[in-house]
Amino acid sequence: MASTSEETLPEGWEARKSRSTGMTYFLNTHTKKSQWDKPDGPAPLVDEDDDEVTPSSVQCSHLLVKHAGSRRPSSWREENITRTKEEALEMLKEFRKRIVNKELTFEELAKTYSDCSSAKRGGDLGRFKKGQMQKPFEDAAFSLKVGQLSQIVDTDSGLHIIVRTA
Ligand SMILES: O=C(O)CN(Cc1ccccc1)C(=O)c1nc(-c2ccccc2)[nH]c1C(=O)O
Repeated sequence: MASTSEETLPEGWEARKSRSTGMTYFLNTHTKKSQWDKPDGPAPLVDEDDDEVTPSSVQCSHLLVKHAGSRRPSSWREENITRTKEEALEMLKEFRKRIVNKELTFEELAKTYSDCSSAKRGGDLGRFKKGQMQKPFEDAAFSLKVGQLSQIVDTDSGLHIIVRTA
């Protein structure tokens, strides 16, 4: 007997759970590519993005929310950051929702709430190549199309949302 989640998924898809955020994502069992959005049709046998080359560098902005487990739990906003990782996750989920709903811009939220020194630039990090950022951050940044907003990313610095700007 298939589980409920499998019954509601079209052919070729599997529901998986993100280790860092506990959020559900969907794996195309044919192309091994994963996506956050629930599929509404059978999994493609080939990946139409295959011909998109990976850029040598990207420009991104990010909003970092640090927590008590961050490698350096301190920032321009707060000398001693004591919030839990769960509280940081809930904050970022709310920020992401407001950006998606266009209630506030990424830049406005990053300027006010990001625990990174880039907050003063609306979160802008400039261009960077592979090998310069923490791996989870790099993987997320290089998987984004220009203008796309990441899901929540977990690094030693804290939790982030990232937007690719160029
Ligand atoms: O992780 C650490 O031990 C300390 N860091 C690294 C750091 C500290 C100052 C400036 C840039 C990076 C941070 O916590 C940190 N990481 C970032 C960061 C992480 C990923 C991508 C971009 C920036 N920003 C900060 C910051 O304070 O401003």
